[in-house]
Amino acid sequence: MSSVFEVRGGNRLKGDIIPQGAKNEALQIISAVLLTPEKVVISNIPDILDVNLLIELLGDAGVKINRKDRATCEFQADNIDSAYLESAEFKKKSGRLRGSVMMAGPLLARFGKAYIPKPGGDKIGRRRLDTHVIGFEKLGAAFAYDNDDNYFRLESNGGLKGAFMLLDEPSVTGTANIVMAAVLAQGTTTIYNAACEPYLQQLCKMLNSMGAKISGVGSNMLIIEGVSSLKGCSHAMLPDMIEIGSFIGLAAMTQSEITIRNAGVQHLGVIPDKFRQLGIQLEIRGDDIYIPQQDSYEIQTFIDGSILTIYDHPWPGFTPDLLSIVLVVATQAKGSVLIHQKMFESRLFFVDKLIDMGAQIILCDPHRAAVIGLGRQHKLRGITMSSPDIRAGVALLIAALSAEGKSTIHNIDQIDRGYQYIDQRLRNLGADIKRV
Ligand SMILES: CC(=O)N[C@H]1[C@@H](OP(=O)(O)OP(=O)(O)OC[C@H]2O[C@@H](n3ccc(=O)[nH]c3=O)[C@H](O)[C@@H]2O)O[C@H](CO)[C@@H](O)[C@@H]1O
Ligand SMILES: C=C(OP(=O)(O)O)C(=O)O
Repeated sequence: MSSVFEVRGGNRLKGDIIPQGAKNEALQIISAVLLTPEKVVISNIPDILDVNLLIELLGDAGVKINRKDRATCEFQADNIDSAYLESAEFKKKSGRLRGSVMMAGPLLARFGKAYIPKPGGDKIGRRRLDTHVIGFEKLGAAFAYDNDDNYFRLESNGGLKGAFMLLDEPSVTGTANIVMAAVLAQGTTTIYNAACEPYLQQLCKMLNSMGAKISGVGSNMLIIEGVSSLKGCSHAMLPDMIEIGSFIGLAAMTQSEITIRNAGVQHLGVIPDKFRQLGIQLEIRGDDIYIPQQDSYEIQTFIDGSILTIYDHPWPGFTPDLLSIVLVVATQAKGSVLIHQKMFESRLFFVDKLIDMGAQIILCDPHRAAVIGLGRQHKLRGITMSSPDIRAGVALLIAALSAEGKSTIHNIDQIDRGYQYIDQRLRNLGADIKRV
């Protein structure tokens, strides 16, 4: 696959789009197949780089993979090759995505040892693993850290034992990892300050269907009674809420009429309301989201008339993964908004490209950007740019689709990491985009 998109902006798009299965759910669910020697069938799998790489890693580690079609796969982890998990190849490959870190919880629970190479994923600031490792330690695992290689070695000689833990922060992948270790520990584990994203809710639902005993699902206190083994199951992924938010932003920015089909609307939390705060009209029709064609949209103020701030917060707050999209959409709104990215310190630097395109943005510091909407007084102009991370990449793609003239976007592997067949699906809506 080539790694450049060429986009000619200005087309109004029209039609229906179906969201892919959720990337960040898939990375948890696919790691969980390591918890049982029985068959697990997973459906609505997104066909994206990160997920395909995780499936490949599991296959390399000895999991039998039977990919029935691109969206459905049967896994059976009945013969794991533990030597591979210590190999240089595993370290290298798993370092290419963040999700690989979640193989550790299941491996530790089932085989008493695990290795966590420095995980990959977006370079959007420091991304520590303390929550994961301290959680495993509380369950009775010992860890050693190889400073040269950035490598954690975990061992639980006497088996894992349930414990109470108050997490330092509600880490999404950290909570998933600890839950997957605790389901097979002896006794009861209580995880307080747990992350509770729909991804986690889905993981717990899947684990319970495998015979785990998890209560408190959807809250920040999970209580897990350990069991001695888990059985196989079938699980279907939810629609990807980050893709859905990206499509809402795309419709508004390009003045397009789009229906997002089967959006899983009861799992979207505050996402629709955040876009409404930007003045975007959207209608929930059953499980679809209809976005009418809008010539303009006006950012709301707070009740006292002060400038709106949109910031990220652990679920059920607004996900940090949609702040770049909200930011780009605000550049063509009427009014102003302060975007405050609290969690990551390097996720807003892409705004320099939007400024080059003609947007009015003041980057106040690495965490905050003030956007003064152009109100469609003039269009953004196409430029050549490079995608720094997955969500900034899509934000730039949305900007390019709304801009005057041609844009070239390099490093689109960053987009392919999380958005399935994005060029083809956007072309179906009438976008002028090609891979060159
Ligand atoms: C593969 C995957 O699922 N990746 C997601 C996951 O990453 P991941 O699980 O790696 O992210 P974490 O939830 O651990 O934390 C993300 C960052 O936010 C900081 N932090 C976290 C919680 C908190 O209350 N305060 C705080 O500042 C952490 O220090 C870290 O820098 O969750 C992130 C936060 O939703 C998302 O951006 C990623 O897309
Ligand atoms: C930051 C993200 O992904 P990852 O954690 O895989 O880098 C994301 O999905 O927005």
